[in-house]
Amino acid sequence: MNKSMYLSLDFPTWKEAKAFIDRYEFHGVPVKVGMELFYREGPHVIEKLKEANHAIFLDLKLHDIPTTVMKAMKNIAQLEVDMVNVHALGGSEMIQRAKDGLVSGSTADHVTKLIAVTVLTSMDDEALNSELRIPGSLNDNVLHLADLSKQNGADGVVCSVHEAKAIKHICGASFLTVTPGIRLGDSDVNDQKRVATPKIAKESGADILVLGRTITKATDPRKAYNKVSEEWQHELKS
Ligand SMILES: O=C(O)c1cc(=O)[nH]c(=O)n1[C@@H]1O[C@H](COP(=O)(O)O)[C@@H](O)[C@H]1O
Repeated sequence: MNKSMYLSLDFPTWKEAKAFIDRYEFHGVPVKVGMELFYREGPHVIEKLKEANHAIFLDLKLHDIPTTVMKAMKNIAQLEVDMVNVHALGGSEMIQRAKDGLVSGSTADHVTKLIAVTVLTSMDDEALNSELRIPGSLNDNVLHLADLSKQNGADGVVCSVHEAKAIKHICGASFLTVTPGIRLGDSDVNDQKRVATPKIAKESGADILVLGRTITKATDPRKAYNKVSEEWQHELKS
């Protein structure tokens, strides 16, 4: 999978997501569909996006007992999206079973990639240690969860840009690093803690940028998207 940018369609309805795509000419760009849109529209939204030739990352962050996740993934496989995610904190057996579900529910020519969320980019060391009482540095926890995910069949992880290089070092170049929390220098951090610019993302070796409010809440979303793309492409050439 090449380096790419997924536009996060964090909208309450398909009507609003479609209006945004049309208005700012995001036809055919890779998109992420998360809980907000999927829980409202269901698989129908995936069909619509596929008809319009969008590559799709289905961000449902499954986290349940292994059998439940396996059965859910078997159904999700039939949507034939590019990537779907689970929380790595569900553990080794859950990750393995998620992969089993995707493989067994797939057709011969399309297997959806399994991505595991390490530690949410909205969390920092303080939240991990003091609030959740998970010991160790956030960085070590992310690296451990990436390794665990790799060992149990995941194709990549969601992490922040700041952990991407070390993950590649431990898990190998082909193990995907999917990085949300992307911000242009002047954009609002919102509820994110571990953010970075597209330029730093590229330098870190991250494979996939997830672009949310930096684009959707920009005064001119198309201009913001082009700016991210330029920084990302520019760095790609170097
Ligand atoms: O799995 C994700 O996509 C995800 C994981 C994570 O750790 N942090 C994170 O922000 N995300 C998603 O990435 C998007 C980030 O959006 P912005 O903060 O608006 O750029 C949201 O749709 C989040 O649900």
